[in-house]
Amino acid sequence: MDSSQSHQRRGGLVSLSPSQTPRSSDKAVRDLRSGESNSSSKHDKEKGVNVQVIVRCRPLSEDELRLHTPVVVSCNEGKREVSAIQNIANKQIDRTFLFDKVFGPTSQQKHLYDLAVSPIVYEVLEGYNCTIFAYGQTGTGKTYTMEGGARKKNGEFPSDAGVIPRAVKQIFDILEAQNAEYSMKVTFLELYNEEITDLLALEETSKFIDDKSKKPIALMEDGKGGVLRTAETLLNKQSSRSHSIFSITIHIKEFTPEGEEMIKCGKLNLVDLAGSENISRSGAREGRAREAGEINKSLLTLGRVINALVEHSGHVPYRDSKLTRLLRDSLGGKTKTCIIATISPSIHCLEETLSTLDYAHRAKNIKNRPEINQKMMKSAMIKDLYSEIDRLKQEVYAAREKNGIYIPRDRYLQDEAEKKAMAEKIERMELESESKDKQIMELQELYNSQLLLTAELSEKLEKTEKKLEETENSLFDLEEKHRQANATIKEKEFLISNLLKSEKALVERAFDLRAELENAASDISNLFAKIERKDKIEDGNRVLIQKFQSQLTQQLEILHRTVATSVTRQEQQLKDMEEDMQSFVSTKAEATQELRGRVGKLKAMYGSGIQALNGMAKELEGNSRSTFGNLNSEVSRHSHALEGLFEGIASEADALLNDLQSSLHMQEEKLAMFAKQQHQAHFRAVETARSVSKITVNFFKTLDMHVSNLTQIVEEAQTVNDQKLSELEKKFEECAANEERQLLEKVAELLANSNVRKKKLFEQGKNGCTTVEGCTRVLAQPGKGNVASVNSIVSGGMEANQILCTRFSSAVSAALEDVDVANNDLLSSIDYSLKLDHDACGNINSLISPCCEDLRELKGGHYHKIVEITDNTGKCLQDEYVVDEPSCSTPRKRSFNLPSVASIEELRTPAFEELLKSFWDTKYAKQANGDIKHLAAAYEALRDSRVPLTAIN
Ligand SMILES: Nc1ncnc2c1ncn2[C@@H]1O[C@H](COP(=O)(O)OP(=O)(O)OP(=O)(O)O)[C@@H](O)[C@H]1O
Repeated sequence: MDSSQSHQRRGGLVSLSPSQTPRSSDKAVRDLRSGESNSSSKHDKEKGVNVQVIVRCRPLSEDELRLHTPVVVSCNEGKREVSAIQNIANKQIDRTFLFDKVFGPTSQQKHLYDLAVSPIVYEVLEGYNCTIFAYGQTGTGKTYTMEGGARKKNGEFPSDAGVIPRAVKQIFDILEAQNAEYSMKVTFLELYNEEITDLLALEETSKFIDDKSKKPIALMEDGKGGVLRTAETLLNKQSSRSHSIFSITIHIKEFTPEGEEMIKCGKLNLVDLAGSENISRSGAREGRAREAGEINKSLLTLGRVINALVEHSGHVPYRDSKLTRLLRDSLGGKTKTCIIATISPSIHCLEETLSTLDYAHRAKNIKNRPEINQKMMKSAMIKDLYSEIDRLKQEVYAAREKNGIYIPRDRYLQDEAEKKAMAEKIERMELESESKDKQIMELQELYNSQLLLTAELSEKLEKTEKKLEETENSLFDLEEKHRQANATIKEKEFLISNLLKSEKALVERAFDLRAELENAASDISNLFAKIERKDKIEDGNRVLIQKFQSQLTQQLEILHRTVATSVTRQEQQLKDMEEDMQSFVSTKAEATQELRGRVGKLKAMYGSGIQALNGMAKELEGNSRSTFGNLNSEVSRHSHALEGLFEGIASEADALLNDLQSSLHMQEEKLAMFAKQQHQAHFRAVETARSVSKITVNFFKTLDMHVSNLTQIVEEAQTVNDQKLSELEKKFEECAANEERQLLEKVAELLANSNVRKKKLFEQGKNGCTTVEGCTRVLAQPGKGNVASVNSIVSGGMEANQILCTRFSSAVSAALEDVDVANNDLLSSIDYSLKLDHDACGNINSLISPCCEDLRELKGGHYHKIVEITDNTGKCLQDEYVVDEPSCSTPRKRSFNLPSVASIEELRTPAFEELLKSFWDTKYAKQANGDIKHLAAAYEALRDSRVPLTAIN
């Protein structure tokens, strides 16, 4: 039915060496592909190769551009992706498809050819059968892709030439370049309404086949002397509804290594399918049911075949359409297949575009098992050809000679009908046989796979046996291990039992702990309750503190009042003390006056004693004068020495008396001075006490808190006073003792001197009598008669002297007795004075002690000032207090500093009270339990504004 045009290289079959087997111009690529195909052909055969699917999107046509038709398709050649933008219910949905290759609107024919078709041509030349389908909606560029846009001009190859001319050219180029011996057969069929038309057939022949007029096929020479046969493309009005199949079959002569000629065969089918939209709608209108149906038949069958192949269903309906019958081998057979799906970017074609993309994407899953065509021995081929020629010759001969069989037309028609029925039957049977063959093949494959499986199984069995052996060994080992493990298990069981015991114990412990925990929890809850209570107590404490604060204020006020009262009492007491001191001083002055009187008396007494002595001495003088006058009258001439002697005695007695008098005078002065000193000392003591009282008063006036200072000062004053008094007492005693001693010594000395002098005088008097005797003797010498009278005078004198001496001694002893009495009086008066002093001291003590008591009472309850630091001016810089808390059984001491606080009044400022209040409210105060030290620090911070209160907290 189809005619074919074949070409053999001029010069007939030329022998080629093996090295001259066809080589491509692009050797590397071809070698690679060849290598790939050699190594992978077996693999391809076994596992199958997917149909390669390429998508090509055409650019917008001029009309579409003019109408600004929106583009809804985008191509990413690098990622091999095509995305179609769809708007469903105002929602934009992108659908992206992945393919083996993607060519966008700007892709050129050459680019597509080089990348997608050229490798296939190489494979055809390797001996594969390859098919390229162009599938897509009408007007998307199937024909443009397969055939191209323009004609060849002046032998030049146009840039928009399609796949067919480029493939033919490439094949010729390669074979010519290789100087190969080959033959090429080309067929170009059109399938329209399930009827095949040979587009290359001569008009007469085609007339026989079909009524349609066909244009003659022109034979054109290519540039290298080969014949490129091209047909006028019969792009009729039905082109969109017809399928065209351009087939190139190439036979290439090769040599085996043994030098035997072999024929290698490859076939390339280039199929331009009808518009895919025809599947659904194209021909179904306007009474063109058959056309549409037939077109649909081929396309639908193609779709079903693809589905069957993709889904691996048992029956593939190749025979349901002529297209699928013709291209059967290209779909799921031994052929390498490529589908070029063409699409339009226009929004108007979106539905068809998506359908095409779905279809093409589905076709990607078709698997072929490409096989290189068996190379035929040249002799066998020649034989086949000869037998073909013979058959054809016989047919020609029978036709020429008309020696065939002639039968009536009806019979012929009947035979034809039978023949047709037979043919259909045969076809059915063929189909059945084909399916059977396929089943057999499948069974064979199953058998083969079973064989393989068996081999694998036996191999596995062998391995398993080996493994079994190993397993037995390992089992033995395992048994051993098992035994050991049993022992270990027993040990572990023992351990476990122990563990269980301990666990039990632990559980018990846990229970205990739990109970404890529960207790603890209850404790905690109790604690929480306590904390709550504590909070309440703290609140109460806060209230108490506030109360305490107010009480403190009251206490301070009371203290202030107490101090004020104490001060007045002190003042009163000091006044009393002063009065007492004054009375003491006056008493002392009286005592001193009395002492003075006594001393005066003593003086008078001494004076009278001395006068008595003087009188006695005068009497003695008179006596002596009378005696010695008598004696002088007697011994007038000899009495000058005696007279002088008496004068000397008188002068000495005068001097002695004068000495005694001056000594008494001095003693009197000293006593007066002593009394004065004592008075001054007492006055000073009074002054000191007064100043102390003044200081105390001032102190109490200025600083209530410094009462203790007064105590100290008073104590100091007391000590000083005591010391001074004791010193005074001591001094007084010493002075008195000294004076007394000196006085006594002086008196004793005077008396002794007086006695000595008297004795001396007496002795001298006696000696004078001797002298008188001597004088008498001297006088007697001239007048011996007077000696007796002198002697009598002298003895008279001596007797008188004796009397005088006796009288003098009695006077002296009387004087000494008087002195003793006076001394005793003096001592008693001194004792009295001392007693008065003691009484005065006692009075002072009695006056001071209540004051001290008051002070102690004052200080005992609350504050002890323990340190006071003052500056040069006496200003208080820092005080430290110790606070007794009378409420505590053991008084707790707290110390705090109140820098530069002059008085409690100064401390009790509103700011300080505010601070105090806020301080009590702070957390820190709770922690510090109201430590006044921190209070003071807080006060200091507040005052200096250096540290914020929170920092102290
Ligand atoms: N890639 C392309 N580049 C430039 N123009 C193109 C391209 N593809 C198609 N065209 C143009 O689009 C028009 C329609 O193309 P074509 O006839 O090849 O479509 P078709 O799919 O074969 O249609 P039908 O199914 O009706 O035969 C032509 O004018 C063609 O030149």
